[in-house]
Amino acid sequence: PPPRPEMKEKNPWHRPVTIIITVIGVIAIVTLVTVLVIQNRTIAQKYKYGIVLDAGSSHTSLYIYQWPAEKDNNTGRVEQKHHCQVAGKGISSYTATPYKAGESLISCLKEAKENIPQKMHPETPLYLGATAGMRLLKLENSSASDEVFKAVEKTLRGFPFSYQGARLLAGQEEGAFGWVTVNYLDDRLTQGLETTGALDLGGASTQISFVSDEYNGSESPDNAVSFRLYGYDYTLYTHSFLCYGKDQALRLALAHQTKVNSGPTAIMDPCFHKGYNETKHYAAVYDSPCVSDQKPQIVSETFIHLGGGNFTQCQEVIKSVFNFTSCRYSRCSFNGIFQPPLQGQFGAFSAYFFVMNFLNLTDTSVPLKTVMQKLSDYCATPWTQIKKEHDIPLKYLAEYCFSGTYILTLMMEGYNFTSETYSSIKYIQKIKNSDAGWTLGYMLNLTNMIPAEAPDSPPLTYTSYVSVVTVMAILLFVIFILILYSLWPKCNTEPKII
Ligand SMILES: Nc1ccn([C@@H]2O[C@H](COP(=O)(O)OP(=O)(O)OP(=O)(O)O)[C@@H](O)[C@H]2O)c(=O)n1
Repeated sequence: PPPRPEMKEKNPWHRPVTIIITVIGVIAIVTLVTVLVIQNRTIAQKYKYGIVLDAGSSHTSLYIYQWPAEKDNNTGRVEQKHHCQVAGKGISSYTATPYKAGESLISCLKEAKENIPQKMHPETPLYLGATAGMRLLKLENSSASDEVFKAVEKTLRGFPFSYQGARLLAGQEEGAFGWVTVNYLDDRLTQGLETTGALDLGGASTQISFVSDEYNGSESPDNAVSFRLYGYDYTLYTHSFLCYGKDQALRLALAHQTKVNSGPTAIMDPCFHKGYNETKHYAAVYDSPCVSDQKPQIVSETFIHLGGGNFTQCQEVIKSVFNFTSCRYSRCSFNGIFQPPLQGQFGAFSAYFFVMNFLNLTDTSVPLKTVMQKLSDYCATPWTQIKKEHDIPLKYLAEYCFSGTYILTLMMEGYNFTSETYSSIKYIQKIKNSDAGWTLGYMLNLTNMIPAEAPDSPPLTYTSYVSVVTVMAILLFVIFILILYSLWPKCNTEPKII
């Protein structure tokens, strides 16, 4: 039989025009999505930087923060990029040679230069904030404190950053900015969530800051700091106790034990381990405005500091450095300072963390009674055994029994935490890789990076935005092809046998 003609009409999808349209469509979608992704990525990768130096009583730390360039003055997360610990003591210890206070900062500032792209140096703000060590120095010798500030200023101005000043922070600022840092890093401020209180223990001062429904600032207004952040109003209670950082508190405790009997030649200190035996100078203990007025008529120049290793007696010594009797407000913490009822969760950082972490006591879900028992056992451990078990400088090692006992006494007797509310405290060092402390809150405030009102944010996240545009582009393309198919003259006719 003669060869049969073709049975079917050629598949319309194989027509060159359809193929070209499909290819163009696919290219268009791929181009659209690529442009969307690349356009946004390149911008997001640029960062801005800020540097804050925390000139504390015991040491100075330099922090570099970074944030996406497009998102400052917005909710963009500022994070810690680098931390440098300045070698040596705090700047307040350089009174005899103030220029050395400036020189001590050089190596960390050089590190900062290496960690921030060179072209960003001139627009990187540089701040230095000094805390309780310099507060004490100012009280003791105001011109010496001016000299130290001049010296550090000279060094800071010698670097290519945008120097914004070196100043003494007030205790309220230190407390309030620590609270801002913790709540900013925990993302509580943008959403107006219940905030976390901040407990900061330094070497020379200690801060407590929290929001209480029962505090509006009318009673003891000096303790109130008001903020409007991301559209939410806060009245924060904050107080900084000068001389109640752990190093000055140790002086208070030693003064309490040595001020009697015109300066004894030896004291048995229950806050140090049995077998501890060090000769110390009276001058070194009383060389601080926190205790100088208690100085006894000293007969001997030195005294022998012996350890008794008794937690309960140590608690008694520490309690004696607080004044619980006078209070002219409705309620007080100690030393006649007003404190509203404690409320919510608390983050305890700086020395709270260092000490409790060393003692393996950071877990606050453990009952307080157990924590105290463990600390009591630690204090009762002989000094020879403690020295064998730990490889850290003896000066620091000797003080952990005192410091742990001080922390628990300050919290329970001073701030009125109870065995029930103890578990609302979390010992923290970092939140999402940034150290807890006042520095981040200070920079956020000075760079106006926390807006008073909630910023207008795009309704979709970046990922949802790319996904929606991609899906829509594909959908439109399919609809277009379907319309094309239905309009094509022969496409919608059944293939016929010719
Ligand atoms: N790894 C560390 C670091 C510090 N410390 C001690 O913790 C205390 C406080 O440290 P910090 O928070 O850095 O306080 P400063 O900023 O120095 O003091 P202040 O804020 O009171 O000026 C000091 O006694 C310090 O010796 C510690 O025990 N272990």
